[in-house]
Amino acid sequence: MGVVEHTFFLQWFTMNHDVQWKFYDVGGGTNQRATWIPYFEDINAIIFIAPISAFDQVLAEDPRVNRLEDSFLLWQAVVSNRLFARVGMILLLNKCDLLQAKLDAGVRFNQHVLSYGDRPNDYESVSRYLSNKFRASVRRGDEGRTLFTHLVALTDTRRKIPPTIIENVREIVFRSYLKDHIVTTKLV
Ligand SMILES: Nc1nc2c(ncn2[C@@H]2O[C@H](COP(=O)(O)OP(=O)(O)OP(=O)(O)O)[C@@H](O)[C@H]2O)c(=O)[nH]1
Repeated sequence: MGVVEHTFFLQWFTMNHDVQWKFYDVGGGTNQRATWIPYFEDINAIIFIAPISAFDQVLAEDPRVNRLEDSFLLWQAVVSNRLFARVGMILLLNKCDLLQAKLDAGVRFNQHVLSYGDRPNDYESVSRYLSNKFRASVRRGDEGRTLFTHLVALTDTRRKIPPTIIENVREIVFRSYLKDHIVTTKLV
């Protein structure tokens, strides 16, 4: 609920001093989304967290809407928004532990996601399918954009949260810095 701001001081590549990083954690609920706009100005990266175990659940605020479908449509809206044309994306496909548990317990993914068809109902196949589906939205819109994707279980302390997420943000900021500051000289 609401927006929470986090400030960190992290090293910037080989510099000897730390730089300030600001993260804004915006609430994902449908009634929260209108509050995001002021936080979208001048951002470098978006970390988008999609709960992929929610394929058989509906939104608390609207029981007619499937939760995974809602996340997917929101992701499509974010990646196709021209405001974010130069913003790097880190996509965290979260709650993999719960996805695996549901599939292992025999919940059929294709009964909720019809486009999945006759593919196997196991974690590897379902997570690969979802990863490709989410990534394909970006490819159609903007081939030059930086996109990192991770399958994660953010609250499961037995699984490691990829330390690469911070590295991904650093790389996105660095690439956008290079784009802004490198002048290409054309020889005539
Ligand atoms: N098992 C499991 N539970 C998770 C995972 N990630 C989040 N949760 C749980 O899911 C619930 C919702 O987590 P939040 O972090 O509040 O979700 P949120 O996306 O920030 O919620 P909004 O701010 O409303 O979008 C909490 O009970 C978390 O502990 C995960 O990877 N695995």
